[in-house]
Amino acid sequence: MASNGETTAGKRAPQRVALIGATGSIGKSTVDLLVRNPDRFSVVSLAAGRDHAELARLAILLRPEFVAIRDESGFEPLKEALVGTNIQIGAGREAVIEAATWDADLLVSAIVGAAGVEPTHAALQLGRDVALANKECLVCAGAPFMRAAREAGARLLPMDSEHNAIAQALGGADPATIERMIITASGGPFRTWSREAIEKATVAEALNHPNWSMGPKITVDSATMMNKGLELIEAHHLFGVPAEKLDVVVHPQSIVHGLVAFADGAVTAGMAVPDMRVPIAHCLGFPERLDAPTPRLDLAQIATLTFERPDHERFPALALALGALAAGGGLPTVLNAANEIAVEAFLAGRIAFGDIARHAAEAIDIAEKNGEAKEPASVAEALAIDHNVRDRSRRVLATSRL
Ligand SMILES: NC(=O)C1=CN([C@@H]2O[C@H](COP(=O)(O)OP(=O)(O)OC[C@H]3O[C@@H](n4cnc5c(N)ncnc54)[C@H](OP(=O)(O)O)[C@@H]3O)[C@@H](O)[C@H]2O)C=CC1
Ligand SMILES: CC(=O)[C@@H](O)[C@H](O)COP(=O)(O)O
Ligand SMILES: [Mn+2]
Repeated sequence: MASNGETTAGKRAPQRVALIGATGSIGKSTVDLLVRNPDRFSVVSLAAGRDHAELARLAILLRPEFVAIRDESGFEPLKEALVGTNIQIGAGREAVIEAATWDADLLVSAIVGAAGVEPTHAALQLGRDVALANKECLVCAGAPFMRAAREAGARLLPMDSEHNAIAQALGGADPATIERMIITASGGPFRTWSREAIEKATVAEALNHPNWSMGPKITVDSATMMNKGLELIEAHHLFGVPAEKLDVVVHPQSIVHGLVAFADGAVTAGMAVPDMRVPIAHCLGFPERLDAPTPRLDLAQIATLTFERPDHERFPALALALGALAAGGGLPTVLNAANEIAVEAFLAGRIAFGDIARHAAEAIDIAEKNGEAKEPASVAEALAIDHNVRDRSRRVLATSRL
């Protein structure tokens, strides 16, 4: 193959793509774009958590070389579904890492939660380019994670919509030279609700996001606005911008996703309809542009774009995340782990909506008192803090009953 990716016959070889979190919301949107561009992409590996039936369907559609299922009980049904193919199959934690590090040009990292840290980090260490949807990687292990990418010469392409918009709005400018970086928040389903009503919101109400169709964990994070807090921490690490230069503005239409303000007063913004296939297409095509079948933005039809300041009283999770970002050290790791377990408990009907932020605040207090919140020096140290907090949160919330 020639150095520009073209074969000696002049035709460009398909880009080899590994996709972890294939059965989820980002995974399916990614697959939608990949199957529309069969000459451009070849899917070489897939990984998922538990949904062996959907993983098998995707494997038959995409014909990867390797598929991995985290839940070991999914191995036999997956094997049965793929009889007659030459697709290799693995199950368990190591198999997911194998899928992430499979020989590929690009890894799309779309597992939800800190479960994505190990496989994504393993790929970065090999110098693999990574399109990063999973924001928890950077909240749990930001500094060592970014260091691994730098040291291995791996490129991190931001797939989260706000960060992708900002990467585009930067237009090649050095983030160190900018005045402010602003991410927008839809405000979620409870943007106009009273604090008392938010406190008692049901699972169905929290899952009713006004603009985006996403997996359950991030949808609940949007409702608490923890998602925006996690995204500020994500932006801090991705772009190397200090907390004081980062801001959130509530924008209920989710058309403007991220903005960059420069020293001369100019502001550039990344805009698009709220459809994740826009940032996914940007990452897959980069540095070129893919044709994506997304609805086009028609500003005259939308007519009104509005902006508000976030309300930290009604959305204490945002204030909590801002505090963790400012304090640094291991606090973002603690916050992320406690939030994941609290969201799990809320979705299982064991705690109230208002308990999510309360539990995360308590976890931070305990970690500070116990001296457990020191800066993780490595991804392994970050994961040790994560596991410790997770275990404690599970114990604390196990006995909760509404
Ligand atoms: N959805 C969106 O629009 C956006 C999502 N993101 C981020 O992208 C990530 C994915 O979100 P989303 O697609 O909504 O989430 P989903 O819940 O829809 O999908 C999660 C995926 O992760 C897999 N998974 C879960 N646990 C494991 C594990 N231990 N090992 C391997 N695979 C696992 C699931 O597999 P299975 O279903 O088979 O169990 C599924 O494929 C999150 O970090 C989210 O914050 C960022 C911006 C927008
Ligand atoms: C699509 C995406 O990037 C999500 O993170 C989205 O931003 C969630 O919506 P909120 O703005 O309500 O958190
Ligand atoms: Mn986002």
